[in-house]
Amino acid sequence: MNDATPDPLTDIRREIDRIDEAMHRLLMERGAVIDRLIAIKRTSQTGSAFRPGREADMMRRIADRHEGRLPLATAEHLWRTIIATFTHVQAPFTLHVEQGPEALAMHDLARFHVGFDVPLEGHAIPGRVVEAVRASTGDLGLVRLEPQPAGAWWDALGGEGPQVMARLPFLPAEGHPASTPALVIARPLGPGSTSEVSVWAVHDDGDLHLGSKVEILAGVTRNGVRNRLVAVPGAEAPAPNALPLGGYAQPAAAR
Ligand SMILES: O=C(O)C(=O)C[C@]1(C(=O)O)C=C[C@@H](O)C=C1
Repeated sequence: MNDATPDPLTDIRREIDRIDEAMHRLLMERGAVIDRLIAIKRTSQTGSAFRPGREADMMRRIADRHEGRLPLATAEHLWRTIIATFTHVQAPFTLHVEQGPEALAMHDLARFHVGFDVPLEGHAIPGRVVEAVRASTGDLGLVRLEPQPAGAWWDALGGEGPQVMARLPFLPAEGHPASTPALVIARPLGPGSTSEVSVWAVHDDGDLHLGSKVEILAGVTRNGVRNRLVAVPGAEAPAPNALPLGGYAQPAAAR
């Protein structure tokens, strides 16, 4: 090939460089916009910049427009990393991760969602995650959704303390690289943080029938008392004695 012959590979690489530069410049521009957001959001009031409802809208839009060769999970991971990094830029936080029997999968789940700028702290049991979030100003927690755990860790949620804020995976798909079911917990995030699905603790002696819309996330029975962590669309209590423990945006249907 002499100098006059166009080289298609060079042309394509030039195109890739143009796209990479545009993406990098846009990310830097995003950083400048976040600087303006910090000034108006007053995150210092709650200690956390995390807004799970907003993130759910953003992830849904990514999933809706996604097409082509790039796997959706890669786009999801890139944006989760961008969003978590900018959350951390606004107000530094640690992600407390339950690392019991599925420690490696939980570590993957955490890194998939927050990248590497957010520090992780591992805890052997879910109760320790809840304690660590309670003792912090704006830390988040990640607890694996085990249907029959050793103890009712959710008893420590609710009130002014940590609550359920998000459910993972949010964009489930066959072969997804971070598909361990888990709940994200945080201390209350202030007004305006409504959720599509509410989460409750329901105690009964074994014969309470919950409606068909109620999903049992986990349950423990001790001394004849059944203690179930349940989720229900909307905000209405699933049973008269149900205790509110937060809520989350409805994850997408599996692709
Ligand atoms: O929209 C906000 O409130 C933001 O703080 C911005 C942003 C983002 O980077 O897009 C970061 C954190 C929130 O969880 C949601 C979104």
